[in-house]
Amino acid sequence: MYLDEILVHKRAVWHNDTALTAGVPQRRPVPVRPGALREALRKDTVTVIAEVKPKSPSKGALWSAERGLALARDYAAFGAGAISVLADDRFFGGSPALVSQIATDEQVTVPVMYKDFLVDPRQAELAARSGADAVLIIVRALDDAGFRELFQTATELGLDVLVETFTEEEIGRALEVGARIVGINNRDLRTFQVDLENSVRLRRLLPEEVVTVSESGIGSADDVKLLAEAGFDAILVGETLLASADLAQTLGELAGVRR
Ligand SMILES: O=P(O)(O)OC[C@@H](O)[C@@H](O)c1c[nH]c2ccccc12
Repeated sequence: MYLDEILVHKRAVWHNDTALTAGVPQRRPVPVRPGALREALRKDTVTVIAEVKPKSPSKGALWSAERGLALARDYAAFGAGAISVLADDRFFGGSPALVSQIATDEQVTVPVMYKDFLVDPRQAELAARSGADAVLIIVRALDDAGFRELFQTATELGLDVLVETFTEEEIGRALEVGARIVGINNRDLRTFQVDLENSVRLRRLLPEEVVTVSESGIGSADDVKLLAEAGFDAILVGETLLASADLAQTLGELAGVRR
């Protein structure tokens, strides 16, 4: 139960006020851009949200955090429509400071998403201070009241919210709070099993006005074509890019698929 373990840790950190906030300015240094992520995902090709993920519980080390900014610059230069940066340090090797560094960089002009396991509204405030344009909220990590509160806080701060779901029931909860960007994860965060069919199957539960993102386990242009046919606006890709020997080529292939 990896997710449960992560959540126990997150709740303890925020309960004890020991969150890692070094390197994040007290005040947001760049203007908010509400709607920036949503807009970046509605194009005539499937938009790639490229992820800076220094490590993962399933794969171990993937990329050094010190070179995270250089990677983000390459992502932006090679056709990513947005960038997701891990703010979690313990399990994924990122940090709020890493998000801040990337979100405030002048060469990174695409929207940046603060990716963490949100269990406390102060995390949304930290995301806003970091300069990010958007945050991820994982439905499965929260009860209804907590989800609603976090979604509202983030929205009031001017952040776009990518609401991550995994099941039909979670899609219902996402629509109930008024999510306008919904992700469907192909990876079960409890077992780390990946199945793209999860996205294909659940996509039709989402109405046309919702922007849709298929997340995790996407490895080839054929995968992207399958997801384009299922109706996805965007994909969230980490490992395939992090392992690529030719990032320009790999990103070019994934980002060139018409919807
Ligand atoms: O590296 P992948 O398989 O391309 O997946 C990226 C992204 O979807 C995955 O890292 C992710 C999806 N939801 C998350 C929640 C927390 C941490 C990580 C994730």
